[in-house]
Amino acid sequence: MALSLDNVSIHRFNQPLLTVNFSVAAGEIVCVMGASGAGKSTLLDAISGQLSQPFSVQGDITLNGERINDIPAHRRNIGIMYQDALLYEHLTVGDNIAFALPRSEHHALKASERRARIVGQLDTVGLADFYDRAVQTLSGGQQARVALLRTLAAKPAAVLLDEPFGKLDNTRKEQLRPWVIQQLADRGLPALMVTHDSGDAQAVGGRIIEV
Ligand SMILES: Nc1ncnc2c1ncn2[C@@H]1O[C@H](COP(=O)(O)OP(=O)(O)OP(=O)(O)O)[C@@H](O)[C@H]1O
Repeated sequence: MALSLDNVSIHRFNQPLLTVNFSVAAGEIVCVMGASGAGKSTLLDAISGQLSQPFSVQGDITLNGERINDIPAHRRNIGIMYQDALLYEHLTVGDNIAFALPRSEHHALKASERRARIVGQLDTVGLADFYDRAVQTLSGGQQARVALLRTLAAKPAAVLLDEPFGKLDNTRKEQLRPWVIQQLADRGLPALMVTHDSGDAQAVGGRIIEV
């Protein structure tokens, strides 16, 4: 599995904003760094299919050999994790994850099996007892872990992370980084991480794309 960007250029009001050329292999995490306003978040929007006026994109965005430029966002199968975890505040922790399961899996499992599977996933991040907790009662680090579990529950073909640790203090950040890196590596997914933090890039230890 791989994500490729071939001569991908993004325009804003028909003026060039950035051009990139790179691929992310299965299990690889590539960091995207650059000045504020350089277009990093816009690049992620282009990949996930959420680009809107005044932006436009040219070139080829390919996921596992398929050009996805013209595929609507909800069918691209790309997982996104933002710095604002954007969990559904009216749902419990467990229901946030259950909601993200692919439809086929959601229907194939009895409610009790679904719950057991999600509790198992929560257990891997030390949150086994949190299924029924309201998400507002979680700390920032706990919310970030739930957010990544939710992103991965959807079985994405690639993952985009936009400043995933931006809201965390240094201690939490340092606890969470290796876990996130391991989760992505374990699943063999191509991942792109936008970050301002050279500590993130160091922890990932892979290629850095400057925009
Ligand atoms: N809706 C919009 N209309 C016009 N210009 C926009 C719009 N949204 C963003 N921009 C501009 O497009 C450029 C790229 O924005 P983007 O958010 O992608 O930058 P970034 O590199 O992610 O920045 P940061 O590191 O500060 O988050 C910026 O100059 C921004 O001001």
